[in-house]
Amino acid sequence: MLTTTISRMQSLITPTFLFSPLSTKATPLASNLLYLASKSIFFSKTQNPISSLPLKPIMISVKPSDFRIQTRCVHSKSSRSTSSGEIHVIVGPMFSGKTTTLLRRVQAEINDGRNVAIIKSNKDDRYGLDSVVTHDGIKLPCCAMPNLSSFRQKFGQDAYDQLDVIGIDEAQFFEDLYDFCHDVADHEGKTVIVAGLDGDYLRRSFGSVLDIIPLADSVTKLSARCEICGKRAFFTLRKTEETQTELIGGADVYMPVCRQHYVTGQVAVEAARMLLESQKLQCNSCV
Ligand SMILES: Nc1ncnc2c1ncn2[C@@H]1O[C@H](COP(=O)(O)OP(=O)(O)O)[C@@H](O)[C@H]1O
Ligand SMILES: Cc1cn([C@H]2C[C@H](O)[C@@H](COP(=O)(O)O)O2)c(=O)[nH]c1=O
Ligand SMILES: [Zn+2]
Repeated sequence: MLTTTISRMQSLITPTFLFSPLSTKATPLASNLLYLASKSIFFSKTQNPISSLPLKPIMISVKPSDFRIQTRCVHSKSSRSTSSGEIHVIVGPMFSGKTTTLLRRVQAEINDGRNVAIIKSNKDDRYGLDSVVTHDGIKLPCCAMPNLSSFRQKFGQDAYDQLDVIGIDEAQFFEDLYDFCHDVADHEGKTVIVAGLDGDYLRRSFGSVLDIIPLADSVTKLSARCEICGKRAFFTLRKTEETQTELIGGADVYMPVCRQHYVTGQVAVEAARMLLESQKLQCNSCV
């Protein structure tokens, strides 16, 4: 069942799903497909519930000559004009299911007939830039952006105006998160669903994620399983000696841990780091 779901989800970003129901044939240009995958991320209501994804990007029409796109949502029950915006924040350590939860909520919005787009930071290129991917391999098309303020222009004003819901993954990497959420929810009446790390590997506030909590309608803090003892894990331990705040990586670099194993783990990593440093110093003095 899971394998079927994942393989169905994976087929989402293959060219077959990027063919336009409005045009009689698909564009043969790979560049068009890439453009579509990263630029025109509308989803329609699907017949299937979340348990049997996929979501289906719809109504994308490409003119290969000028790369312009038209988007239309047949199922749209847009409520932008009648309702105010909302902000929902999903936080937790790595591997706690933030992206999974974001995709589930996006699916629920689609089932409700709303137009949705997903944005992620282009800093996280682990799985390519045209999809949001969970640690379980479930993925959906997205726009990868250096910042949020340029999303409207990249997406296209007309398409942007039709959006009811914007999902943001890896929110800790967006410096303009606060202003974007503020504008979109307060002034444009859209719903923003934000997923990101509340803390970095040293448990310091990460980016602007905590700053938007006073703006939020709801905040969900998720936990993972401690990789050492299996208890609930609220923290992310970095297993390597690198000290920069931003360091893209997965299970090769990070592990979710409980409080006890965060503390003991940090001591071990710090000891290893000091040992490495002293060995480097010895090496340098030999030369
Ligand atoms: N140490 C781990 N390494 C790889 N995958 C993990 C690990 N721990 C949990 N997972 C899987 O990752 C899933 C959560 O993935 P995801 O939604 O991408 O989390 P997040 O966005 O919070 O990092 C869990 O349901 C679990 O199956
Ligand atoms: C703790 C921590 C994480 N990161 C990076 C590592 C990953 O690329 C992302 C988090 O991904 P996920 O969807 O939450 O699994 O952030 C970092 O740069 N610095 C850190 O301290
Ligand atoms: Zn533990």
